[in-house]
Amino acid sequence: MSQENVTPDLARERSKATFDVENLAEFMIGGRDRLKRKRFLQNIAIQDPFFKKQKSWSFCSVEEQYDMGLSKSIYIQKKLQEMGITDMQEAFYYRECAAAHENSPLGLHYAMFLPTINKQATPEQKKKWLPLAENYKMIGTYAQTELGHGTFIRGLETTATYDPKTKEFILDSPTLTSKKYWPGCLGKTSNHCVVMAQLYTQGKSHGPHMFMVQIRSMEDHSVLPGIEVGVIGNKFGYGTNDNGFLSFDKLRIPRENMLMRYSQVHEDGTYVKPQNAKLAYGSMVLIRSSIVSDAARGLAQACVISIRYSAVRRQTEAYPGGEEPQILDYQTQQYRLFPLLASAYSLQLAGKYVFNTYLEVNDQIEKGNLESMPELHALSAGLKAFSTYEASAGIEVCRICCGGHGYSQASGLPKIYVDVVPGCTYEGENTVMMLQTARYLMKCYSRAKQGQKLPGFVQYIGQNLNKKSCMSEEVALGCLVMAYEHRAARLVEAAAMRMQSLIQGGKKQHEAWNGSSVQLFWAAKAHCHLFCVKNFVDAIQAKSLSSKTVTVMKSVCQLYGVHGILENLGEFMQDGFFSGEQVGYLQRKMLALFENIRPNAVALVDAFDYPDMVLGSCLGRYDGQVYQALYDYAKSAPMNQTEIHSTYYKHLKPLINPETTSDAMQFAKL
Ligand SMILES: CCC/C=C/C(=O)SCCNC(=O)CCNC(=O)[C@H](O)C(C)(C)COP(=O)([O-])OP(=O)([O-])OC[C@H]1O[C@@H](n2cnc3c(N)ncnc32)[C@H](O)[C@@H]1OP(=O)([O-])[O-]
Ligand SMILES: Cc1cc2nc3c(=O)[nH]c(=O)nc-3n(C[C@H](O)[C@H](O)[C@H](O)COP(=O)(O)OP(=O)(O)OC[C@H]3O[C@@H](n4cnc5c(N)ncnc54)[C@H](O)[C@@H]3O)c2cc1C
Repeated sequence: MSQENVTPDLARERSKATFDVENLAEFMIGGRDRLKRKRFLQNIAIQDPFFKKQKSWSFCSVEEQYDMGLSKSIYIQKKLQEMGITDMQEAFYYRECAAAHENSPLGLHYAMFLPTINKQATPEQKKKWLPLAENYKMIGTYAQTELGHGTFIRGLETTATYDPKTKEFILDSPTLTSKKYWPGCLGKTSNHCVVMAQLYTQGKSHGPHMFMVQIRSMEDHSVLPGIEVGVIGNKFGYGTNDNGFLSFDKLRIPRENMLMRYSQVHEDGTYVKPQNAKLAYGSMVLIRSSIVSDAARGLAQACVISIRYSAVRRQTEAYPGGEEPQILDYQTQQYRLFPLLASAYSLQLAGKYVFNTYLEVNDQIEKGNLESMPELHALSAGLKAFSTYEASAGIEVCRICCGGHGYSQASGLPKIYVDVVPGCTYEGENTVMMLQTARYLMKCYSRAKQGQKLPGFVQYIGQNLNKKSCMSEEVALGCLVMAYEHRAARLVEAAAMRMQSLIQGGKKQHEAWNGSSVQLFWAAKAHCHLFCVKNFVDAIQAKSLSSKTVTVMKSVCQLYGVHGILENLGEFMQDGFFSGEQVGYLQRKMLALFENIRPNAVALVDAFDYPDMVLGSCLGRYDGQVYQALYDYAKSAPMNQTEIHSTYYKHLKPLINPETTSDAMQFAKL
């Protein structure tokens, strides 16, 4: 990044760093070559006049955002083709820079439609659809959620009834609540979609299955007969994406359009069930596994913005007549921002782990070995929920830490927030996902009680709970991990005990589940938190990190662990695991860690290696020239392009001069 024009405050911050930023940046991305390649690809976007001439996203109406989103996405796609980039990670680096936090109207096509064909279609189906989809003749999405049901997939109402006479499925939306509602890129962009519908054949229902459905003409994009489709209207964010509704009026599609890799309907209507019904949920598991990194990136970017800004912003003389300190020197600012910085590192590392696990398990599934599916489901569902919640709440804190300017779109923070926060809902509502993880933990608990060996990341379950913490003034990483293990093990047991006592008291299984669900949620959250702490501790043992970097990252990791305990103290203290004295160690350690991290705070956010174009923020600029940038942003606002705004003639003039009238005044007289 260019050192030109960097403000003295930021230049001094960088010169104080005690570790090599490049060493940490290489580690976080996975090596020097990858970092170089990322920078190369992102520089292409940064230099490209096409992106430079785009109007600021924040000054666009929703329709303009969609228009801009589509034109950018198509341009990006063509550029990727021109550059011969097929690797998903490389394409991501380029896209991340070219259209940062602008949810692409083609996003569902490459994130869900293509992967679903790849994973759920037969070789013949792939041969037919993939060339068309890869070349954007077929543009598709994933249409599962309905007006009435999102979470409960088995409750979906869209039907696909097989007619052996014509060898067709009849797709139908029998009720208002059966209309598909929310799928991205559906309202105006897609001409196809994978539709999740209840399969009926030979008079029997077989649950939700996937069907390839053409909804628009590939010649002129007109909506095909038997289909009603449109956008769902404005949302909290996602202006670039045409999330849509869709319904079918007894639409007939060929039998071959059922995605038949795992389950089949023969010509005569005979149903062949899959090896495991949950294989049909594979696309959701893929996306959940990648959302953890998405959320972590959003939080990391918010930390870059708020920490750089806090190093530039000065406020309130420390003593009468004294210099105004950088707001980053206020302990309360550090208390809000440094734990989030630590959390951003932890979640990025967790994101890497879960995605690699997805790839490994997926490899096994491809070979027909489904043994690890439950673990992957529990890990990806829980971490998706934990990470999106932590990141969304954290981004909002970062925004508030920027004072008034944080509220401006110029800060870039609102755009990041509205892009990350729907991750709490899509691909499985967070509480529901936590409860899926809890379901797995309950099974593990009963297996542990029967003396069975558990897989690696749940081996702590069922451990002896009559222990005391080994925590001393020094706050060793090992003692932190032990504390998180104890808390998770205790909460898993408490949830299991509660379930058991409700059942023994005469409640039915589902009543006992609901009556224990708050405790089950706590247990799952504690489990995910433990995972993040332990994974962080393990990750910083990497050989590629220099000793100076390890020293700094050890402090960051300690802060992550210590802060998490202090924020959830009741759960760690309820059974007397920690003494009051030990809590004192932790409190003092947290404050000491703030001082420890302070000289490296800017270097630590630099190591995330986000160019200004990704941040899209006047406050988070690498050069720290925030005031000029804010002023330029204000000057560029469309409302500043005329001296007198048209509303003066419509409304103000008649108010100031009552001889003239306006619509509003007329209305008031009535
Ligand atoms: C880019 C953004 C675009 C957004 C796109 C979208 O949002 S698209 C829309 C996204 N929409 C959503 O994400 C909707 C969220 N909803 C769901 O995913 C499901 O309805 C559910 C998981 C909540 C329940 O499912 P259910 O009622 O069918 O199941 P059940 O509770 O009866 O449990 C039966 C057993 O199955 C197990 N099992 C479940 N899933 C998996 C799996 N993937 N793998 C392996 N296993 C799995 C479960 O643990 C249990 O095991 P046990 O204990 O018996 O051994
Ligand atoms: C931006 C965005 C993009 C989306 N894109 C797509 C897409 O491309 N394709 C698609 O098919 N869908 C998409 N969706 C829909 C999304 O997947 C669903 O909204 C999501 O799965 C949640 O389902 P729901 O809306 O039915 O929530 P609900 O299930 O109605 O949740 C409402 C509340 O009820 C609670 N609740 C529900 N069930 C339980 C339970 N069993 N136990 C305890 N509490 C429960 C939840 O915790 C929540 O608090 C998108 C949604 C958004 C916001």
